Amino acid sequence: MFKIPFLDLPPLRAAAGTVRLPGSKSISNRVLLLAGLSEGQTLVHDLLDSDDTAVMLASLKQLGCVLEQVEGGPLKVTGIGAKLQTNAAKLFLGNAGTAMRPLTAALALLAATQGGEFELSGVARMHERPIGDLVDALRGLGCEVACLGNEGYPPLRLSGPSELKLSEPVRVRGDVSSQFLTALLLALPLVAEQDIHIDVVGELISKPYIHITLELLKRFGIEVKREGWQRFTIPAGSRYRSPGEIHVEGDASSASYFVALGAIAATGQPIRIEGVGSASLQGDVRFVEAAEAMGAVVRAEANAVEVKRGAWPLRALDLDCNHIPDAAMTLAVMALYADGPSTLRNIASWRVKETDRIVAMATELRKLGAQVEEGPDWLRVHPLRDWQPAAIHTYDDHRVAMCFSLAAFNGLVTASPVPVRILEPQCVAKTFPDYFETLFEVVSARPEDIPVITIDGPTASGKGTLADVVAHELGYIVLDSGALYRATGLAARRAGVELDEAEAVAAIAAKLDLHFAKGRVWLGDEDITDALREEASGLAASQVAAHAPVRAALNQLQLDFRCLPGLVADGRDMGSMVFPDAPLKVFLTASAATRAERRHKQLISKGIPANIAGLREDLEARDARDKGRTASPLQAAADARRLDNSAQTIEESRDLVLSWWAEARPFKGSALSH
Ligand SMILES: O=C(O)C1=C[C@@H](OP(=O)(O)O)[C@@H](O)[C@H](O)C1
Ligand SMILES: C=C(OP(=O)(O)O)C(=O)O
Repeated sequence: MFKIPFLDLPPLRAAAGTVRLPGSKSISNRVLLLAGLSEGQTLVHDLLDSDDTAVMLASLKQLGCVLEQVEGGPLKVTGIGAKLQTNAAKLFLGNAGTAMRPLTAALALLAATQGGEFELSGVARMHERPIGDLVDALRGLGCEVACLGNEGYPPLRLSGPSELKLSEPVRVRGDVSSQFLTALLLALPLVAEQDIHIDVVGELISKPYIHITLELLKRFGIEVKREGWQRFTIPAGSRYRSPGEIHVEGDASSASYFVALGAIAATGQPIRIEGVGSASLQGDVRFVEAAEAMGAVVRAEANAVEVKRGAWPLRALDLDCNHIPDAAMTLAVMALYADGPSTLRNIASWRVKETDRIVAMATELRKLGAQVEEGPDWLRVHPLRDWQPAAIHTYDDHRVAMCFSLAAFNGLVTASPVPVRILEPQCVAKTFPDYFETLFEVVSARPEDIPVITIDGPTASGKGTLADVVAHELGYIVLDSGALYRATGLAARRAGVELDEAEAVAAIAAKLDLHFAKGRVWLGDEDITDALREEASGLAASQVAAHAPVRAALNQLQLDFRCLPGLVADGRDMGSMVFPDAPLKVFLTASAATRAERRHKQLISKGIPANIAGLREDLEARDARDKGRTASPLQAAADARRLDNSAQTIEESRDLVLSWWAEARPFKGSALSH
């Protein structure tokens, strides 16, 4: 996950490849609650691991469910068998509607019948999301529900015992959120001594989510009778019966970003999305129909879909989106690539989700330059040709972050492509923590559009540390080019090749089987990270780096590190030779005395004896050799910014480089400006 203040997406050009979706949020949280209320064990396969499921899991644990993660396998949930194990708990439910609403209903009924006091709260936004219709229904049933802040909103206190009135139908409004009806359907089997009727008041929205609820209840042994979308009956004697084992489908709402990606940018091979398909329980699979209407070519299998670009530009769309409220946000960004204005209708529920999504989408689309009109329950987006670089505020809404990543394909419709900045990208953790990593696996950009920051300088100037911290802040990849030379020296010595035999060493460099993973460096199967840090490796690197054929052999390897979302390359000639087009080049220096001191500290801390005067002599000799060599001598690129960090902390150097980077980017104003 990118836990950084902002993530810049360079202009993207194409998409192809396979995506394996994370588990469905809606199914995961329903299954967890049903398994938690059942007697005995349920093995849950492919559960979503995200913020929304984490709060459900933590709550179930507090309520006495036993949760055991089978290593690399399913989660084993031992339920409470509809019997309270504790009669008091304070549960924190973040911003998960699928946890807050169903747990409210379940605990209100359990408190009423078995006694207890439960407090349910969430993040600030959760306390602005309505729950009044569910509270009214529960109070109508005889439950004691107190709104601890504003009436009709969490936090809530549920207490009991109290007498339930189950002979009359339970009435619940369905026009603000379907989750209130879902909550009652999931919880009322707890008290179904007699048939319980639920009557929906007003037009029910988001109906496909009720289908998910009914299907999952069925798998837990409860057959609800449905008359249209108006009346639901839970038969007398209903009891939760664990199916023993259950598989969670991939998330169909999460699939929408990749379906869109296929429609926009898969011009060769399709995007293959695994985990949902035509056999899915989730209503959001019908997003593919909207994408097809816009021109996508879709091939659906039971549990996968493949999507390619068809019509281009996309065809404008006018659609009632009530059945796909979450995935419909994706259409709003696709509309930028259409041949006319697109209108999304019947989306009033957007106003009470993670943020007011109608306002959020309109505001952020306008930042890109788009013309947008909005009404109480609709949004119209016009196609965009004159794109502006924009920092997209994400309002702690995972879907805003995910759908705006699609704006990075603007280079397909304009000759002046712009990067897109996604502020606070970690908000995707609500349902898809690795969204951006997954995206980067299936999209590509032109190398020259992928930003590179080069940090060159003499030995022990702190290049590596500075490169690491700068890359960390930006979510970029690091190229430690020195490691390539060190590894070449090491590999040459192991192969018995003399380090002054330029051509023989170059042949080794060309075949170097080197890879970097999780901060370690591997040569073939061997972890050589520590060996590379030895003084001898540094000296060998300096020797082999003097050979022009070695440098040529390593050049392509270095260029290959220019990967999404960007690169920080440290070395001696990163700015001057390898990445001459880097938009920011830093030449880092420190006095010989400071560098000798740092190297001395480093060695001593590793328990390696060292002498400052000797180290300084070595350093100066190495500087002379690096500067004096004919192949890429150590020198600052003409357009490099010089940074002497002798008297600076690493944080000061990092902040200075980041401020230079901000100047080099097209996003004006502060990083967090909205
Ligand atoms: O029941 C569910 O799993 C959901 C129902 C929908 O909410 P509304 O019924 O409030 O539209 C949807 O937006 C939400 O992400 C998940
Ligand atoms: C509306 C959403 O979430 P919640 O389950 O919190 O309602 C969503 O995921 O888009």
